[in-house]
Amino acid sequence: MNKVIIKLKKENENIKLPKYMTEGAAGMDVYSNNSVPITLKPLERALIPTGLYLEIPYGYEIQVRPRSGLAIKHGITMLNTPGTIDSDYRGEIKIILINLSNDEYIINPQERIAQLVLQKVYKAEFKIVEALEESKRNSGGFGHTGK
Ligand SMILES: O=c1ccn([C@H]2C[C@H](O)[C@@H](COP(=O)(O)OP(=O)(O)OP(=O)(O)O)O2)c(=O)[nH]1
Repeated sequence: MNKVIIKLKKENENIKLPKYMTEGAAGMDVYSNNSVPITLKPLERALIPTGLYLEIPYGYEIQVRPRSGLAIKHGITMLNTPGTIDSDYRGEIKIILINLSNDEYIINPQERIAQLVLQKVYKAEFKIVEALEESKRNSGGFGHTGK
């Protein structure tokens, strides 16, 4: 197996590194790094800093996904899930959280707010054609087979 090295810079001492990240599997929890608590009112969203910076090798991306516990217990999820961290991005990873509950939620510093998943990126080219090959489904979709 090829060794993949992800360079990591942290401004958040609380970041806990897993031994390794496996492609497609839950890899690493992300912690909030806000200096003061951030209150999210119902339907409010906020960009939460993490103090985490990555240099992902070309040919890979990292997806940011919400945590199910925050979602079921507090209605807190990511607005843009899955977020994409491009391999050429060198800025701080930030998490867009939204409160979909009817109650206020306070995001404290050093809370686990999301998770990172490593993915391979495939390069595909487009080929312009006049017609697409027929299939059993053809244009059927959006529930055309019933409930
Ligand atoms: O949840 C996210 C999503 C993105 N990013 C960072 C990494 C990513 O590489 C960069 C750009 O993300 P995206 O391509 O989703 O943003 P965009 O809205 O298309 O903006 P841009 O024009 O900067 O590409 O922002 C995050 O920190 N968190």
